[in-house]
Amino acid sequence: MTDVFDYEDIQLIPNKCIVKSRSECDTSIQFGPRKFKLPVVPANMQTVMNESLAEWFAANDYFYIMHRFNEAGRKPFIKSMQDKGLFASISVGVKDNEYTFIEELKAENLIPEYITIDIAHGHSDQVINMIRHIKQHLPESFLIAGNVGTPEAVRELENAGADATKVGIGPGRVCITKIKTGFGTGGWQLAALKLCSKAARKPLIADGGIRTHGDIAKSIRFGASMIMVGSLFAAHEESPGETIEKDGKLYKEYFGSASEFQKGERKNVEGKKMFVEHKGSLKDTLIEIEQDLQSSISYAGGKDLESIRTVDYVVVKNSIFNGDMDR
Ligand SMILES: NC(=O)C1=CN([C@@H]2O[C@H](COP(=O)(O)OP(=O)(O)OC[C@H]3O[C@@H](n4cnc5c(N)ncnc54)[C@H](OP(=O)(O)O)[C@@H]3O)[C@@H](O)[C@H]2O)C=CC1
Ligand SMILES: Nc1nc2c(ncn2[C@@H]2O[C@H](COP(=O)(O)O)[C@@H](O)[C@H]2O)c(=O)[nH]1
Repeated sequence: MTDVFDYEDIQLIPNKCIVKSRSECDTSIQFGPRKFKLPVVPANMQTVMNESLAEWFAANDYFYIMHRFNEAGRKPFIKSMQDKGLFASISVGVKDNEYTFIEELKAENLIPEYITIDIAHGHSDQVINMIRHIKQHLPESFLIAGNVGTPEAVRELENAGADATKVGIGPGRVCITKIKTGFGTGGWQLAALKLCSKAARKPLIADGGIRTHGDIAKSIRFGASMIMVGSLFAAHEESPGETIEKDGKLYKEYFGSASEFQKGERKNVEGKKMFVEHKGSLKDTLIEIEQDLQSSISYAGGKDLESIRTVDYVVVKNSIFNGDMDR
């Protein structure tokens, strides 16, 4: 049995600062074939990402992953992004029609730079078969597979050909997997990431449970190359989703990809819907994340993200605050 802890249980220990200004600290990351300004990617969910945001993210050197819930829109999306000289990053599932979709992309020479296999339980033959199929037909695409929560799963998906794996089963803000099934990494996501990073030979994406900007630095410390963020990116001016007004305040909807709202039926529901207070401009949040991460790097005693990976830490069980207290 491993040590069990989560984001709120950990504090990173500062090292001597070597920069004169936090602006000297470089938050960029090479992820697959491209370099991005931040090691952070919005969740591939319908209330977090859409086509116009994808275009803005790509044009401004941020990583994005388009969701897979407008199946017919994916080919035109790839074409339109690439016609504009931007990278295409799409999601796929594992059902039979997705095999045909991959073959059609190859036949039509529509090669996305990034493909993400987006499944709740990624440690499965269905995902392994899809990894092999994609690698056979679109070997140039950088392939992310998930989600998983164990080192064995990371190893198997990497061995099948995944270029990166996504870690996180059930830690998400609108996730009810833990309650409905009793399984997952909810409540110990950071420890699960640490375990997975021992097995990983390729990049890991930490997915779910990020409640504060400091959690991004903690994810990097425990092995993530990229961090997927849902609720923190939802409910901005630019975010997709319905806006409502209540008691003079604006809120925007954020719902799970396995919620009844997404599925249109009450079958295998493992997600819920909530309204999140309107947060203003997403661009301002991205700038704040960059500044906070620059500050993290300076506390780590370095000039780039690598310096965070080796800092010491302490386990301060429940002594900061529980990020989910406002649920
Ligand atoms: N990260 C997380 O913690 C979670 C994320 N999600 C998100 O919700 C969306 C829907 O996910 P998902 O339901 O996987 O996608 P799909 O509904 O596309 O299911 C994918 C395939 O896997 C099968 N499947 C799904 N779950 C299991 C399981 N536990 N055991 C065996 N087979 C399974 C499905 O069949 P069948 O439906 O017939 O079982 C289907 O054939 C995705 O975007 C996913 O990322 C959902 C839950 C957890
Ligand atoms: N169990 C479920 N997990 C879901 C669902 N929809 C999305 N997700 C996962 O959550 C993260 C985002 O987490 P957050 O804490 O940053 O809000 C997302 O990337 C998915 O992995 C769902 O319906 N059920």
